[in-house]
Amino acid sequence: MDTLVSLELFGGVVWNWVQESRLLMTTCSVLVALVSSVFLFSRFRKPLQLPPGPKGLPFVGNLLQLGSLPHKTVTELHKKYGHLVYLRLGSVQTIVMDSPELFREITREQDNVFSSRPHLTFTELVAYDAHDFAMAPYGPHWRHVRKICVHELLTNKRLESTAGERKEEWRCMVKAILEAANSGDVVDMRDVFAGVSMTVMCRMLVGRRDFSAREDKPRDFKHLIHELFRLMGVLNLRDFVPALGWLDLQGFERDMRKLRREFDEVFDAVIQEHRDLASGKLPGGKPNDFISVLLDLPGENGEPHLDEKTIKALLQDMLAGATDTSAVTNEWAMAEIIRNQEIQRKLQNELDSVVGRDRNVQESDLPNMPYLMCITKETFRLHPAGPFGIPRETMADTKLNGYHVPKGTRVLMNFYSLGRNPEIWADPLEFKPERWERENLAQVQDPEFRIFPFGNGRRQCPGYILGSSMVLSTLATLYHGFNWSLPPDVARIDMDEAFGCTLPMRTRLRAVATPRLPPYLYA
Ligand code: HEM
Repeated sequence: MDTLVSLELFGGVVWNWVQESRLLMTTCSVLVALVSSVFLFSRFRKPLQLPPGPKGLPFVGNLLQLGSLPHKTVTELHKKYGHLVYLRLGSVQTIVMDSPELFREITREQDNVFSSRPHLTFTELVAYDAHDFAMAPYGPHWRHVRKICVHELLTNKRLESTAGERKEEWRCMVKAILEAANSGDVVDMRDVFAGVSMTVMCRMLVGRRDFSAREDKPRDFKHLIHELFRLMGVLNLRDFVPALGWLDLQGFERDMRKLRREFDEVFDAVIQEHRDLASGKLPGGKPNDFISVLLDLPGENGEPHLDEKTIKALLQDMLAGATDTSAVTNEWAMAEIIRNQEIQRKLQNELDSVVGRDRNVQESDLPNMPYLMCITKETFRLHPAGPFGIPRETMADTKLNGYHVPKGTRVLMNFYSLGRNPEIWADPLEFKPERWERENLAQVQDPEFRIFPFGNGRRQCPGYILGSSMVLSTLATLYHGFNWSLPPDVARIDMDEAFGCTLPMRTRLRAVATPRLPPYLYA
């Protein structure tokens, strides 16, 4: 009996084992079949095709091929690979484009995919860790603070109410130039343009001409802005080869930290001062400027609406957005006009017929000056303020021109190459304001996307009305008030660019001014 039971038990065990083995075998076979089909599928499936571009080196990709003037290198690449070029910059997949159709596609049809910004070391260390909105990724924070700036600083109503302040600044500029002219001095135009754009913005933001006027040691704020643009435009190794980032071989991170400390000192002082003015601790009453508006926004449960980091980040955005961009544009415009005295003559004829010679230029004259608008559009075409704008990043996988563009791809719009594209422009390298004469001159933006000075779509420049007015008014004031020529020691203007986030002239423009209005208009 015992033997029978044992045999039965043994038989059961063997049976179970056979059953389990079968299950195991079946599972194994299914797994093997699955793995091999995935393998075969990936082996023979057509890979998703990325846009064309040059082959890169291991590890660094195409980074070293960009050279010291990347806008020129990439413009050459467009000639070889077409309007959409793929680059691998270290570990960063990047696409660059230079055609109106592609600009339209990414800022109109696919704006929802192409509207974020990459996270750069600059964003973290200088731009207050994306508490601003120019460098912030697409999302609720960006939407919220952009709305505040547009509604509180950049509305038509606010711009109209501050027109008088801007007019005063243009008068100050004219006075300083007249002094130089009277003493036979050559005028450094870069200083003039940087100075006037800075004082105009300071008055709108902090209610006076200089950020640090009340500090014991007033600092050179123009230098901070200049440094900001330099560091925004550098190719920082950590952004492309993160494994080497900690070494800070180029010293950029050290400079970024220093710059942030300097901005902090200035901004902290000016915010504290505004608090003291509002509370009566300092005499003078509460100013009616952008900082006061930001400090006054009502928050919840007695908390401030915006924290200090965000307020500082927004001040930095507004300053950076407005100053270098308009100053660089004005310097190029003037260089082109000085090279061609016929353009100067036509512009001054227009000024004389619209403004006359018995009063000064006003912002309200600008819509009546089509030739001035032609000059400005032509400057944006040939000398865009920034060669690649502000980089964008894709928020999802997508297709462009039939090519695969993965999520997280860096997107550069090559404004420089767009403006020199011979498929669009006759004599692309010649500065000819007349080419715009038959176009719609009501605004600087081009509805056909052939120039793209302020971007487009959700991330379009929010300061384009103010920015256009700063460029047009400065040029109108300078050419209404003076004739301009080259200094005797300058035979020709160096028209080469220095690469950066903006694209300034490599050599500062210097010029000689000769007054052309009755003396009382310079008072
Ligand atoms: C001639 C003057 C100016 C030029 C050429 C210019 C150009 C640009 C360009 C090309 C962009 C990138 C747009 C894009 O990604 O599609 C931009 C963005 C921006 N600009 Fe301007 N700009 C000028 C004046 C101003 C002014 C006056 C302000 C503010 C007072 C300003 C503030 C900004 C800000 C905050 C952004 C980032 C917008 C965002 O990411 O949502 N800009 N600008």
